[in-house]
Amino acid sequence: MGLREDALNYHSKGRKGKIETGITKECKNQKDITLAYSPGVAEPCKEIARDPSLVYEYTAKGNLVAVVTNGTAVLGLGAIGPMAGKPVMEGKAVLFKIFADIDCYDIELNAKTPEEIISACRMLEPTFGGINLEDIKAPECFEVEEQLREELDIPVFHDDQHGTAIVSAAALINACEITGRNIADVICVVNGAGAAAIACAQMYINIGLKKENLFLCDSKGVVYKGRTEGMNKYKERFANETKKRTLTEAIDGADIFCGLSVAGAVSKEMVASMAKDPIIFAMANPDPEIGPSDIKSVRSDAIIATGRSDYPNQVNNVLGYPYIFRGCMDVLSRRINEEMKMAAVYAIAKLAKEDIPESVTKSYESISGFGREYLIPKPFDPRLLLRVAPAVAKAAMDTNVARKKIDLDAYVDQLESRLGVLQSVTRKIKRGVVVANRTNGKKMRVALPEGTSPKILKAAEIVRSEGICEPILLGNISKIKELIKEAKLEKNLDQVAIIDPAVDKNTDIYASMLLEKRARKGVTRMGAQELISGDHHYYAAMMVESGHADAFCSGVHHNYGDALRPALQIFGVQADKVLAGIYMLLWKERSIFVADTTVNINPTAEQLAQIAIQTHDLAKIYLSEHPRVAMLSFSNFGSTKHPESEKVCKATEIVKKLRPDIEIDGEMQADFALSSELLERSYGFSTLKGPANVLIFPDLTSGNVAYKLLGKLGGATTIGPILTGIKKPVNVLARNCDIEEIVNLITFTVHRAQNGM
Ligand SMILES: NC(=O)C1=CN([C@@H]2O[C@H](COP(=O)(O)OP(=O)(O)OC[C@H]3O[C@@H](n4cnc5c(N)ncnc54)[C@H](OP(=O)(O)O)[C@@H]3O)[C@@H](O)[C@H]2O)C=CC1
Ligand SMILES: CC(=O)C(=O)O
Ligand SMILES: [Mg+2]
Repeated sequence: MGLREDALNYHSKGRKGKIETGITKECKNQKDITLAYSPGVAEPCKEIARDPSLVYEYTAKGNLVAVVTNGTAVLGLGAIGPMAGKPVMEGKAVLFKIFADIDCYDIELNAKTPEEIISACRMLEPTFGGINLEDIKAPECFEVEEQLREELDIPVFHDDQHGTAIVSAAALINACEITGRNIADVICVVNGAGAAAIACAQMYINIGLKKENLFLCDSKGVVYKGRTEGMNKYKERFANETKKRTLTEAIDGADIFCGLSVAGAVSKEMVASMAKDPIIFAMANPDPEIGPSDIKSVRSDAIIATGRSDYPNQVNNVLGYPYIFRGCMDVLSRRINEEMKMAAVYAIAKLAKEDIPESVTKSYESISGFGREYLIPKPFDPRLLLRVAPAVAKAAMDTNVARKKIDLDAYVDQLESRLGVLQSVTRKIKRGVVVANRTNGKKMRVALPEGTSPKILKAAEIVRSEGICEPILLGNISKIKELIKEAKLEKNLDQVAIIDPAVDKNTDIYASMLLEKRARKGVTRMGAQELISGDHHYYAAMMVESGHADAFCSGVHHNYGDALRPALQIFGVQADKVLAGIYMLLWKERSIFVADTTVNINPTAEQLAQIAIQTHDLAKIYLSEHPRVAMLSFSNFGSTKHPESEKVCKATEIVKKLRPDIEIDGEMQADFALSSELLERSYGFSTLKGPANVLIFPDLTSGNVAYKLLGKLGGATTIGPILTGIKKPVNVLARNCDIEEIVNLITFTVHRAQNGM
C-alpha cells in the first residue's frame, strides 16, 4: 500500500479518528459517583467560586490545551476549512500527549473573521490552561494572537508562527556553526510572508541576522520598500531598500534559504545560484519548496532541512510546542514571552550537540551525530522534554510571568516520571550513586568481563563519563583499544583500566585462590589456570573476591547460568540468607517487588521467610513508599487447610518473630493483598495497613508465571532479576539487552555495592 492508502486506513481503522478522552479517578460504585458528581462535586465548585485559582487544584484545566483553528492555512494545503483541518488538529493533540503528557481538545471553528476566533477563545478561557492557535492564515493570525495574548490570563501561542521560528532558529544556529558562518554576516532569503515566515524572519533577527541582509518574498516576489501590492503592516516591517524584485534575484548568492510557502516554489537553477555551502530549509508541508534529491543534483555542498520525517533534518514545530507548553503549564505561566522562546531555541540547539542515546538511535533507520544531517534532535528524543520544558519554566519564573515557583531539579525528576517509571527510577538511583561517589571521594570499580563487546564499551563510556563508576574492561588489550578508537570513545575511555586475563600478572594468584576454593569440587591446578585465564567471569569474580574490583556485571553475550556460575562458586551465598531472584515491576501509578522468580522451586517456610525479609530490605531502598509485604497463597488466613497454605502461614510467623519492624501478613490471596478495602472488610485484624507492594510467592512456579504475565499482559515494566543473598555484588544481564539496560544494571549494581547489599 502507498502512503495515501496507509494514511486513510490509519485514520479510519477501529475507533474513528485519533483521540478519545480518559478518566483519572476511580468511578466504579455509588460512593465514587457521590464524590465525582452530585452531591460531592459541589464542594470543589464552591471552593473555586470562593478562590478561582483553585481551579488548577480541583480540575484538569492546568494540563489542558485547546488546539484552535479556523482551517484557513492547513499545512501547505491552504484554506481547506475547519472540518478538513480536523485530522491535523487531532494529530497535534496526539503529539501533545505522547511527547509531553498534555491533554488536548481540538477545536475547529466555523469562524471567518479574527473577531470571531478571538470571541470563541475568550469564551473558552475558563476551560483551558493554554491555547495553541493552529493553521490560521496570515495576516489574520497576527491580530488574533496579539489580541488574545493581551486579554487572556493563560498562555496563547500560535504554533505556526513561534513553534516554527523556535525550531528553525535552533537549526539555523547549528547550520551556521557547521559551515563556519557568523549569523551577523549572512544573507538570508525567507520565502513566504505568512504566519510562519514572518515569525521566523523576526526570530532570525533576534538571534543576530541583520535586517538589511534578510529578503522576504511572497507570491508576488520580493517584499521591498515602496511596494503596495499584496502588502500588510507585518510584511512592511521587513521591506528592504533593494532593487531585487523576484525570488530568483533574491536567492542569487544568498547563504540561506528558508521556505515557508508552497511546494515547488524553488527551482534547481535558483539553488545552483546560491553561495558556497548553502543552507536550504525547504519547510512547506507536506511537500517542500524543492525536494532534497533535486537540491543534491545541483549542489553537493548544501545543508538541507525539510518539514518531513522521511528526510534527515526534519524542521518541524513538534520539537517545540509540546515542551514549551509543558514548561508553561508546570509553573502556571500567564503567557509565553520572548525570553521563554529564546530559552527554547538555545535548549534545542544545545541538545543537538550531545551524544545521542541508544533509545533514540534505535527508533531511526540511520542517524548520525551532530553535523550536516543532524542539525537538531529527532522528534522521538525523550531528552527534549527534560531540556526544553525546564528551560522554558525557568525563563517564565525569571521574567515573573509564572504563578508558581518550582525547584528545577525536582522538576526534572517529575518530567522523567512522565516519560515513564523506568526512567524515573533509574535516574534517582543514578543520582544517588553519583552523590555517594562524591561523598566517598572514590568511585566503585566494576569489572566487565565482556570487554570486547561494542555494547559493553559504549556502556562503559557512559558510566565513566557520568561519574557512576570506574569500569575495568577484561579482554585482549590491543583489540579493546582498537575498538575504542573505532567507536570514537577515546575521550571518555582515556586511561580506562584494561586487563587481559590471558597474560595478567594476577592470573596465577587468582588461579591458586580458585584451586583452594574448588580443589575438592573437581578443579585441578591446570583447570583452575585455564578457568581464570580463559573464562573472564572467573577472573572478574576473583578480582572482586580479592578486592581488586568492587562488583561485576556480565551476560550480554553469555547464557545466564554461565555468567552466574563462577560468582556462585567463588562468592557463595551469605550466611543465613537465601539466594533469590527479585523483580521490580513498575507501572505509572504503582511499583511492586515480587520474589522469588528465578531460583527456589519449592522453598521451605524458613527459606520463604528469608526471601520475604531480603525482598523487603531491597524494596525499602528502592520504593518511594513504606514496604508492605504480603505472603501470597490460594488461601486467606486459614480459609483452606493445606500443607501449602500452612507453609506460607508459618513463614509469615517466622518473619514477624525475626523482624518485628516489617509490616507483613499472610497467608492471603493476591486480590486481598492489593486492596486494603477488601482486606479491611473481611479481615480487619490484618496487620497489613495498606495495599501490599512486596509480594512473596509460595513457590517458583507461581512467582515466575506471575511476573511474566504482569509484564506481558499487565503492562508492567520489569527490572531484574536482581540477585539477592549472594556474598558480593554481581548482576547478570539479560542476553542481548541494549546499552541503556546495561548502563542501568551497572548503576544498580554499584548502588547495591555502595549500600553493602
Ligand atoms: N515545517 C514546519 O514546522 C512548518 C511548516 N509550515 C509550512 O509553511 C507554509 C506556510 O504556512 P503558514 O505560514 O501557516 O501559511 P500562511 O497562509 O499564513 O502563509 C502562506 C504564505 O505563503 C506565501 N506564498 C504562497 N505561494 C507562494 C509562492 N509561490 N512563492 C512565495 N510565497 C508564496 C503566501 O504569499 P502571499 O502573502 O502573497 O499570499 C503567504 O505569505 C505551509 O506550507 C506550512 O505547511 C508552517 C508551519 C510549520
Ligand atoms: C507543521 C505545521 O504546523 C504546519 O505545517 O502547518
Ligand atoms: Mg501548522
